Amino acid sequence: MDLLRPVRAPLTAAVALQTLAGLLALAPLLALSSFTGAWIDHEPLPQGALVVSAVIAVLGAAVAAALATWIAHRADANLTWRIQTDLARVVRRAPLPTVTGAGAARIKKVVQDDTAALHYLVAHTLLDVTGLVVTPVAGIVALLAVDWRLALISVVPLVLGVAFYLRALRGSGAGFAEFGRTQQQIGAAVVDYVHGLPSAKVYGGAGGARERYLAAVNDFHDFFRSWSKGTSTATTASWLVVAPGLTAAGIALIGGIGLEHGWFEARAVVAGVLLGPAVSAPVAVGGPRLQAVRSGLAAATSVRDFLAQPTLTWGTTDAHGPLRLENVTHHYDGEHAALDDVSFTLPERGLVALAGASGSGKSTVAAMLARFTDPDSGRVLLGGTDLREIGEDRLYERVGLVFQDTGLRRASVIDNLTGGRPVPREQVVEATRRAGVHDEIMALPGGYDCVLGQEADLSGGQRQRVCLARALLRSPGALVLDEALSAVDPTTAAGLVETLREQARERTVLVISHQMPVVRSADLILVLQDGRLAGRGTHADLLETCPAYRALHESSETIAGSQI
Ligand SMILES: Nc1ncnc2c1ncn2[C@@H]1O[C@H](COP(=O)(O)OP(=O)(O)OP(=O)(O)O)[C@@H](O)[C@H]1O
Repeated sequence: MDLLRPVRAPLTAAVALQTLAGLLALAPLLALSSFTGAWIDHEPLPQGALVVSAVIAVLGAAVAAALATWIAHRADANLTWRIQTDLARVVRRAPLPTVTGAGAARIKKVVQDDTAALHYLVAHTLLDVTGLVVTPVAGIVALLAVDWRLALISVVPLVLGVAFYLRALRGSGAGFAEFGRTQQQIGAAVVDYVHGLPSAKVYGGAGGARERYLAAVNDFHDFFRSWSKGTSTATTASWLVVAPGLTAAGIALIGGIGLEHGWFEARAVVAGVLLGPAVSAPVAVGGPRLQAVRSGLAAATSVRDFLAQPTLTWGTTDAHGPLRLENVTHHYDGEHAALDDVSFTLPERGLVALAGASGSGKSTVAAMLARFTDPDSGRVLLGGTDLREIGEDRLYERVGLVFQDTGLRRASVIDNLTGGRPVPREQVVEATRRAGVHDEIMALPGGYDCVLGQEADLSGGQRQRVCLARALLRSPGALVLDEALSAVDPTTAAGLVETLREQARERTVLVISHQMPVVRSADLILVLQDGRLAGRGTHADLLETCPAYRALHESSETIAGSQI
């Protein structure tokens, strides 16, 4: 497996050391067996050297096991660092739609769950499994050297334990799948229930969410009861037959009978009683370890697939000039076109509005202009240069973006505004004044040094205006605002539209908005309908020529009328 290749050598060394530890750990049992055998047979007791060797072997086993653990943990630390670094690189360079929204759940799984499963595999499970294999094999070999029949007897609990375990596992694939399904069902139902709590408090009831949550819990309870009922007998039997005390007692009983009939020597029976339990006892913990191996290997595949996904590569050139979409088609799901052969050029100056019903593709246009993802076909150009050829930093110096979901960090206001760059305070204040948020920042504890989310928090509208100030500060050639004033009150929004008009004297300002007063005030309006460009022109032109725009206008009038 490619992912584990860099740590294969240290892991091989760790497994070798763990094998040595497993072998050395049997030395005291062998020494004890030798002493007892000699004592029973009235032979001279073994020399003290045997005791010393056994003690040295025990110490050696401890040192070898400690070394193996240290090497495996070091390998794990290196591997985790490498994987996390690669994951950060891929997440940073992946097309945004694959890592936000539904994609975020996959990232959480890969970054958190899969790397944790890999950690257990590399740092713990591999050595545990080595011990589980080495001890029984060494025990059987040692017993074979003493008496092959006792070796065979000691294998019986092992075989029975494995057989019962396999029986418990029979059909477990479906069981584990159902376990996962019912757990996910509970997760989804509890999230739905908790999200609905505020409206449940106000309006009463929870729209059936509480019932769905309880039904999911009961569903899991019923499934788990019947699953565990079907497997518990076999699982308990598999643990019972390999219990060390039971194995030792069984071998002692058969050995005793054999002694009477002269089948075995007394020292062989002693060896069987001492070593037999070591042969079968590991079965009791073998199942969970094998499960951990399976999860670890599945996690490695999942991480490898994630790292292999295509990422955006950036060019190195710079470009100036108008932004243009040229025959852009884009699908998120491979079937439904979010944008379908869309072409337009934004003027280098002026306020442009992008209008359209929900789902018509407006945010996808913003994502294209910001190069959050590349089109399936067609090109996005800045001054005639494909965005794929432009350096990443260069592009974001030329194109500024403000979103509805602001993405402010848990940092001071000033750091959020400047991204940590040294920017003269006057420039910052000028930008925040233009965005109409300076006074509110000054009212925060610590003003511009106030750490957001820690010392104070901003309202949705204030956050959006801080983001607008952040974009204004960069003074880009084009400014794209995607529902960026949605949380701002109407009076402030009207003031901000004036600011945007002012900005539009020097640059393109593209406003994506559902608010018709904002759209109407634009110099140029582009209308999207089902991913296609349905019209372009001024408000008056479009009312005449574009049915999709007329429908938007009429529905906004109806809503305004119903609010009076
Ligand atoms: N990350 C995504 N994964 C899958 N489909 C998506 C994703 N983002 C958008 N879509 C789909 O693409 C189409 C266009 O979506 P887009 O967000 O661009 O529309 P919009 O006009 O901005 O909508 P709204 O006004 O509601 O924000 C819709 O059908 C939407 O469901």
